[in-house]
Amino acid sequence: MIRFTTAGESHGEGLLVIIEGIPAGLTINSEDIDIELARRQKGYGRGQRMCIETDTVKIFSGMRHAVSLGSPIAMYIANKDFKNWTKTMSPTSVDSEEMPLLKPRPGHADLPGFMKYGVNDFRDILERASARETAARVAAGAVCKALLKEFEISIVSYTSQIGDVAADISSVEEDKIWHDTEMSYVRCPDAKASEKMVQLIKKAGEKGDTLGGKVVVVIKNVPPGLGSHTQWDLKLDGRLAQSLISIQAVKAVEFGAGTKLASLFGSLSHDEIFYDVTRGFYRNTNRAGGIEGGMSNGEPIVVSCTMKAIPSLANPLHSVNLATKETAEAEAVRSDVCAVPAVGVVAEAAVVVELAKALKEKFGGDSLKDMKKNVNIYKERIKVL
Ligand SMILES: Cc1cc2nc3c(=O)[nH]c(=O)nc-3n(C[C@H](O)[C@H](O)[C@H](O)COP(=O)(O)O)c2cc1C
Ligand SMILES: C=C(O[C@@H]1CC(C(=O)O)=C[C@@H](OP(=O)(O)O)[C@H]1O)C(=O)O
Repeated sequence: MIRFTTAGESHGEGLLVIIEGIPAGLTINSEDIDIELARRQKGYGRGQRMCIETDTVKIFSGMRHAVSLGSPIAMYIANKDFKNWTKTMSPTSVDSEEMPLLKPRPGHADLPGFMKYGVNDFRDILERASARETAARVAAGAVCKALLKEFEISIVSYTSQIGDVAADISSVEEDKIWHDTEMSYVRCPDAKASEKMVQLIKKAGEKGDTLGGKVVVVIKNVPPGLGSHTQWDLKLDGRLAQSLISIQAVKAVEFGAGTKLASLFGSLSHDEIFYDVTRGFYRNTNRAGGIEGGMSNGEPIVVSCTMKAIPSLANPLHSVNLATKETAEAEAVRSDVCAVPAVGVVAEAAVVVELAKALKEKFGGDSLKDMKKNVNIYKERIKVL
């Protein structure tokens, strides 16, 4: 089974990720992982921290000469900012003169974590709750991307909304969406909307406020039959939703037409089925977003994620001092104004890990060669259906 786990605090020494179950024989270039890490750091609206970090990966197990061995792949991403936090974040020294954080930010993990763990300083909570951890997820995702590429499965994401500015991608050439580098620095392929998004983020920052929005992830060439209808926790949509909604600040996940389906008649909700000798089964619409009955149906998987506005506001919200119980303004800490463009990259990682997992479940194989053989046999079988 493909699975991964991460470790590391936001201002600690660095992040660790171990991914298991990647078949042997897969070429993985660490430069490709670094490209993904750099993509996650970009985007208008990010705070000062992104000027400090230049994320790069150090692979220290599971590979030999840039090829996977089938054993756990362990990776490390250093926190450059650690040098500014050595005392505060020392894992061993008890010598700290830091003032405890006691004025919880509504929307962050501060208050529930403070109550749950009985800590005296909610830094003990925020350090791990922080979305710094998503760098580790992106590294794991980059490994799975390399695997999916072997099966010609491709993935892209873009920003579809920031605040009340929504993109209109109906007039954007498909190529532009698939060439991430051509997107603006809010990672939105609609040039007009991008400009408005930038202005909105700028305005929010000036007011000490923050913003959220929406990203869309599209995955092409997924073989039909990944995931299963037979058990609740095997359903592909459920599995993707769990991995996406676990991304910090993601509050909703929609497949295909998503929440719009609530208001549509059945005649306009589903994707009618056609058959052609060369194409096989196909659809002219994709309201289901490529998943029916918890299984991929061969159409592109289209999933969108809604991110709430960042909880740390420079113009802080009402809160309570946890020590005195007196009214207080929430802690105003260094923060992003908007991180929606980054969430697109993190969401890609979440999706590819889950798809790689489902692909390996269906086709097995300890080595890439065996897996490819099995995929080819399956593809031949469904071709003659
Ligand atoms: C890429 C990314 C960057 C983020 N940056 C910040 C930030 O700078 N400040 C902040 O308060 N929250 C930030 N968040 C959101 C918090 O991590 C998140 O709201 C918090 O962990 C609580 O989790 P929840 O919103 O899922 O309930 C960021 C989230 C992501 C995905
Ligand atoms: C470090 C990252 O994001 C961080 C996520 C985050 C939060 O509360 O989630 C708070 C900010 O951290 P800091 O307080 O150090 O500025 C972001 O910069 C990153 O994405 O690599």
